[in-house]
Amino acid sequence: MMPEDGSPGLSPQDAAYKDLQRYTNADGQQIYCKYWKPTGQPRALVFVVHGAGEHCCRYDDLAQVLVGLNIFVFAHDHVGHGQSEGERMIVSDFQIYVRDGMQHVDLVRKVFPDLPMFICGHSMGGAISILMANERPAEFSGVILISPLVLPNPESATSFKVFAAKILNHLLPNLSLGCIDPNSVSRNKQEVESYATDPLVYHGGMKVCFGVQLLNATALVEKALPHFKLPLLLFHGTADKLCDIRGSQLMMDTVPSEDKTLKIYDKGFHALHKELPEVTSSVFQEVERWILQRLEATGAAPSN
Ligand SMILES: O=C1N[C@]2(CO1)C[C@H](C(=O)N1CCC(COc3ccc(F)cc3Cl)CC1)C2
Repeated sequence: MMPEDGSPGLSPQDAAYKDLQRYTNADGQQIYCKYWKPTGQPRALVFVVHGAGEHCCRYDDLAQVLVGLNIFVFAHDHVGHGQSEGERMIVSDFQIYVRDGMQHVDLVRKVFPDLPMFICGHSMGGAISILMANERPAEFSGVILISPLVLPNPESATSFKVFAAKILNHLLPNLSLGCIDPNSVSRNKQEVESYATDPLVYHGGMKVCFGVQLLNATALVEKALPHFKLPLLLFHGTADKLCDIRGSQLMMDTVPSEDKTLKIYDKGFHALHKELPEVTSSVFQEVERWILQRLEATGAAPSN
């Protein structure tokens, strides 16, 4: 029962929001936040943007690597995900994820007004990152995308299925399009197991209305690519069955950024940051090197 004074209530996991790090979005929903703070004075900021159905606590390993570089890492659970409020994996307009992302960026900017900020998005979080970077290019020093959603998977989005989804959205918006197969997330069996048993991950079917929002997102992203000028680091696996590698190739070929890198992992599945050890350690190493190079270039304080 919501308290009379309208103070924030309980998370989907029945934790009291007053005890959690959170902010209230423009629709009055509690958004769960997570911060990974370096011991010393931070030299840069990284905003991590998670993908569909998952949550920001899955980025602890990546965040620890960045904290090791004296970088302040921040993230939140998108509305309808993890410990944030909202119906599970449903959003009335994809732009809500972008709006809530910018609100969090503005909150952190108030604390660290002068630090360079990078954004790092995975999968659907990659689409959100591209749209945020295009909305406020001056805010970011660079964008890192791990298997971003740029083009829908050709099987799940044939032109007939796209047409059918748009019609179905008006008739049966809550019809399930099927679940994300945990085995398509990674070749690393421990990571597949941890995804499949994670209570904060949504394991239900993807609703037609959500699929339509994802299709809207890919259309917005494709329109944004010709205007994307920020430094870009892209990763994609050749065996990715959830987000088409051709989307990263299209981005690499289309964006006018002068500083753009695409690293392809042969036989890599979708979550390259949770893949076989040699893949994930390579991804973390590349992220580290890429950020440090760009911090030296901007003359940000050297790590001590
Ligand atoms: O570690 C991780 N990675 C995760 C899970 O856990 C994968 C998930 C994630 O964001 N996507 C994977 C699925 C994909 C489906 O795409 C569609 C489906 C129907 C449709 F009609 C149009 C589209 Cl575009 C969207 C992007 C995040």
